Amino acid sequence: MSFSPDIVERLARARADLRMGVPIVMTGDGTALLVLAVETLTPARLADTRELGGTPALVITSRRAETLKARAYDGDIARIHLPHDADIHWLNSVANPDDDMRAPMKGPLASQRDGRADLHRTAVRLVKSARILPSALTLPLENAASFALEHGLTVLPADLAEPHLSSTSPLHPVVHARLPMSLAEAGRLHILRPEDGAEEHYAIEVGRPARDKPVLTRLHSACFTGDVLGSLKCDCGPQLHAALAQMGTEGHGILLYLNQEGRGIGLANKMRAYSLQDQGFDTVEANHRLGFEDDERDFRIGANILKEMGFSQVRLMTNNPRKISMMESTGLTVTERVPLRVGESAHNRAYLATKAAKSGHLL
Ligand SMILES: Nc1nc2c(ncn2[C@@H]2O[C@H](COP(=O)(O)OP(=O)(O)OP(=O)(O)O)[C@@H](O)[C@H]2O)c(=O)[nH]1
Ligand SMILES: [Zn+2]
Repeated sequence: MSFSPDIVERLARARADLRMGVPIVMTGDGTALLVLAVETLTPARLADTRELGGTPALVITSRRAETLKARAYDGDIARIHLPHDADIHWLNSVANPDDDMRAPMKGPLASQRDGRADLHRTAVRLVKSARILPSALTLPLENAASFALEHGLTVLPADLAEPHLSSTSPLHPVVHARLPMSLAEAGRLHILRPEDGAEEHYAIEVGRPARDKPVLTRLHSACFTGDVLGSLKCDCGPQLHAALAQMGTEGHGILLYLNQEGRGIGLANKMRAYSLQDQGFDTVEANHRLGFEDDERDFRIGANILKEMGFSQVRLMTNNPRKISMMESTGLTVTERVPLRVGESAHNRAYLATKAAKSGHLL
């Protein structure tokens, strides 16, 4: 029978559960963990987790641990013993840098290494992939299968889930239709849907570019604040419009609008980063304080869409050398880099300087 969800579908469920605050059960290495996302944890669920007995561990990324000066590293994660008197506010203050400046000390953060590092690592990676704060409360479980059944919880075998956390889900065309735009009248919008239940991505085809020639291409990452609201803090809106305008003038092009808001951390986390930037941290420092890497985007998505549409050579509109190297590593040929320097303002001068200094952008 094909009714049961497969591992990719279970992963999608697990992400949705964690975003809502519902715990999941993760199995592996002959053991099992109850996993709760700190951002969506409620006092009732924290109390019930304690009631189960055993030793809960708070798992954060090593980026967040560096900020907290918590010496509890195991490679890219850190595991912290949950103090007996720790309440929901304490857990939040470890996960969320919001009040780091006001209250930098969270008390002594004791390490808790109990041999489940691989499961803990998968747990925090899963929470991160749900675009919430990358921090998980975990508790070893006995009789995990019956516990999950009793409480209706999603069970996720970590070893099966792990490869899907680092791979790109196949995308399939859903529909396309004509869309005349002020900057590029001969437009057509294609919707692409991934198999893993994550966000859809869009391809805007201008004209009918030849599939056997280099196509003028823009890989644009969603920026609600810049693209829609005209934010002056970044250069995204002007880049989007300049790319479409050039495609309109040349008569052909492909603009991929990838729903990777905030370099892949989601809009809520990007706003947390903006709040930290108002405290004086730059883009990269703000991401690290939240527990993220500099850039969490997966550019392979863009390459896959281009191949799916039949292209193999691109003239890429970007200032980001990582986009070029990624395209080439997936077998697409970048015949030319078309610089896209627009939208500099007094508000984004520091942002652009950080892009050049820390992210290697060619500005
Ligand atoms: N995390 C985070 N993301 C940001 C910030 N400002 C803009 N973004 C996001 O950054 C993405 C755009 O990336 P950029 O680094 O501006 O440019 P790029 O795509 O790497 O390079 P170009 O092709 O040259 O534009 C969008 O998803 C924005 O939402 C910020 O301060 N923090
Ligand atoms: Zn932006």
